[in-house]
Amino acid sequence: MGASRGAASAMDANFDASPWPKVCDKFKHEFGQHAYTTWLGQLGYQGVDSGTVELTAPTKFVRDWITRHYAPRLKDFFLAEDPRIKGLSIRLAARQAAANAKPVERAPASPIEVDPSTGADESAALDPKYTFDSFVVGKSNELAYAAAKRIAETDEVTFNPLFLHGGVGLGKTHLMHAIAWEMKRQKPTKRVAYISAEKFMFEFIAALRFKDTHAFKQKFRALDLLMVDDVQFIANKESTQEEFFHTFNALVDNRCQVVITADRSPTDLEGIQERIISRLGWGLVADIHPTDYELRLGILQSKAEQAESVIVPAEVLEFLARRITSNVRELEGALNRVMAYATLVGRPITMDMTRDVLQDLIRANDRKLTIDEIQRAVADYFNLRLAEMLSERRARNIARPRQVAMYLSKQLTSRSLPEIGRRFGGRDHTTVMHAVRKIEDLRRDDSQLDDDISRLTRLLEG
Ligand SMILES: Nc1ncnc2c1ncn2[C@@H]1O[C@H](COP(=O)(O)OP(=O)(O)OP(=O)(O)O)[C@@H](O)[C@H]1O
Repeated sequence: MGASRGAASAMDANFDASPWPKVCDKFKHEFGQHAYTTWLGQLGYQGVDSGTVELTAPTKFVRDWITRHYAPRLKDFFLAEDPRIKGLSIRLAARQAAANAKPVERAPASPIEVDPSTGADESAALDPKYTFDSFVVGKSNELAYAAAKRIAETDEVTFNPLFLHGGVGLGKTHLMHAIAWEMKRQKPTKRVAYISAEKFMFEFIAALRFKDTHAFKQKFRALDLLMVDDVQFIANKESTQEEFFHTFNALVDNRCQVVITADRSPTDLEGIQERIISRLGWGLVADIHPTDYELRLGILQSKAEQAESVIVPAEVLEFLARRITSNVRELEGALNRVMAYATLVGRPITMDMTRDVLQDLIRANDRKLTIDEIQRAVADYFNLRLAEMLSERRARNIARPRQVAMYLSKQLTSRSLPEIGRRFGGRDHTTVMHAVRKIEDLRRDDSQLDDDISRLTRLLEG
């Protein structure tokens, strides 16, 4: 067999009639066109040297995947073409090997390429309000926050990708923008891109239409940090997923950081190819949990402090933190609505005004709490049996908790007075009204009772 390594032309003459097209056909036949395009189609056939088939892969990931999943079958296919084949060698294509050898030297980038698709003034895509400073940290988001900060502050790639997931409006986009702002401040030469998965798809479709996929690929693959928001959007979008996958691999192989967000964990993503899901879970997966009362209050306090023109009383902030539990976006929206209203009518913010302005929101957030839950919580709190509390007995130690439970049912649910009366052993609505007024009055003078009610409210609303 031919001796010298190196150029394909110097390789074994017996292999001049390349087995490659036939091997590719066999691969397609056995694994399908899709697997071919994703994997084998990425390889370059260089020839055969001393019985070893020489192939090149565009990225380390493609190389490792093929080695792990397809190498034995590939060897069989080659052997069927020529029994003298001894083995396969897949190395990185020259450009990629050089990239892996040392960090890529790039011309200093414009400060930030926040959204590669917008071209010019990309900073416009970033919300200046979304910084690390304005992000309030609590138990539910501390891991996500710490991971995001680390990416912005260090040059090492310790986990790749960072996958942030959590329900709507819990701060995923905020953290991504914060990373971008911090990078812009600390490392202005880095190329950073933030893009929604939706925009990634539209860009890709446009590139296909205008036959400009090369430029598209270049744009995304020359980055130091790529952040893709709401990746669940590309579910069932096969060719976008294909392109996303290759972009992702090229960046990770180049030791460039990737940050992804989604509304659920990688394993819960539906309509996303298995190989992408598996890849997304390789780095750090950080879950942003729903907020608790303290975090909600902290966020409201911080937002209220930023508002210069209006003063928001502490009791209003506490009320909102207790009552608007769905997500931070809604919480912020509620505060903004009250502040805007107060500014418009030129009156200071009060509890009554807040309740009035936010009626619909409060009702929507109320849905979860039932009168039954309130009754049980109150009975427990005052060490009573539920049956006792709902009974006809008028002893103070029973009647007062009953009134408290009625009061809380009125405050924390959207049930009407007659409805509440019915649920309290068929009492009349005037009894409920009396209870509500009584407790309102007592709260003003009896600090112990006021405390009990605050504690109960927090218990009930989490
Ligand atoms: N911990 C926090 N501190 C301060 N503001 C927060 C926090 N969490 C969320 N917010 C605010 O809540 C709003 C919604 O957050 P964001 O848009 O980042 O949510 P998201 O998780 O990306 O939601 P979606 O899944 O809908 O895109 C933003 O205005 C953001 O500033």
